[in-house]
Amino acid sequence: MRIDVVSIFPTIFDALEVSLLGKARQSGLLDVQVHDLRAFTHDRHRTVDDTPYGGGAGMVMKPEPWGEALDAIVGEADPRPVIVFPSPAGERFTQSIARELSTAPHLVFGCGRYEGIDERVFDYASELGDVRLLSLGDYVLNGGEVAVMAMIEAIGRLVPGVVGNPESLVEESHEDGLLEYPSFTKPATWREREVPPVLLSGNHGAVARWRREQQLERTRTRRPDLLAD
Ligand SMILES: COC(=O)c1ccnc(N)c1
Repeated sequence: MRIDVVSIFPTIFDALEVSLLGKARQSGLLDVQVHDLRAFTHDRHRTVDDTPYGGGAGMVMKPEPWGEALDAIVGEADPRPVIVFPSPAGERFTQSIARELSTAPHLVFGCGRYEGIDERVFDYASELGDVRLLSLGDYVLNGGEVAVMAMIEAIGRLVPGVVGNPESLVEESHEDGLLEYPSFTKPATWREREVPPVLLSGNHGAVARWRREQQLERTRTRRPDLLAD
């Protein structure tokens, strides 16, 4: 999978070199290229923003640098990429969207800053790829970079070969629409707190039933919305 990221703070993505995704990049499973939006400006101050038409506080990201950046990244020969713009005004990013995007051959992420990106950029981008505005939740960040880091990790770890044991991806929160069950490891008693006896019983059927009950109970109490669908 090829991943391109456009940002005015490209060094933030140096963090992707650490852990699993770093190994996946070295092994060629993930080809991640980060681009500085200012490389697509042509004035002395490398300007990427300007005041909003219609007035209002803050600054809006200019369309020209974005147009040139997207043109440079999405070559003619490209398979049509998915172009993701993280936004609090986007559809909710979920595990099922992460799984869907983990099968895309080419993802492009555009990190907005300031009060956002000129709306015409999203329209132009839809000529080059399938545009998705995606939100991590109902809150606002200063920029899209942290959201893109989270999305790349959530998507990248689902790419076959990135996570050593694919079995470990199956019983995770949200994979089956429920929250995951609680986990325990040695010692059996810790600070007078014991591991649930069923987990020490060796009765695999009873363990599976207990875990399912725990998933349902946790989801009922913490995320009843997941059961409403
Ligand atoms: C600038 O981007 C954001 O503020 C943002 C992006 C994705 N999800 C959010 N909840 C916020």
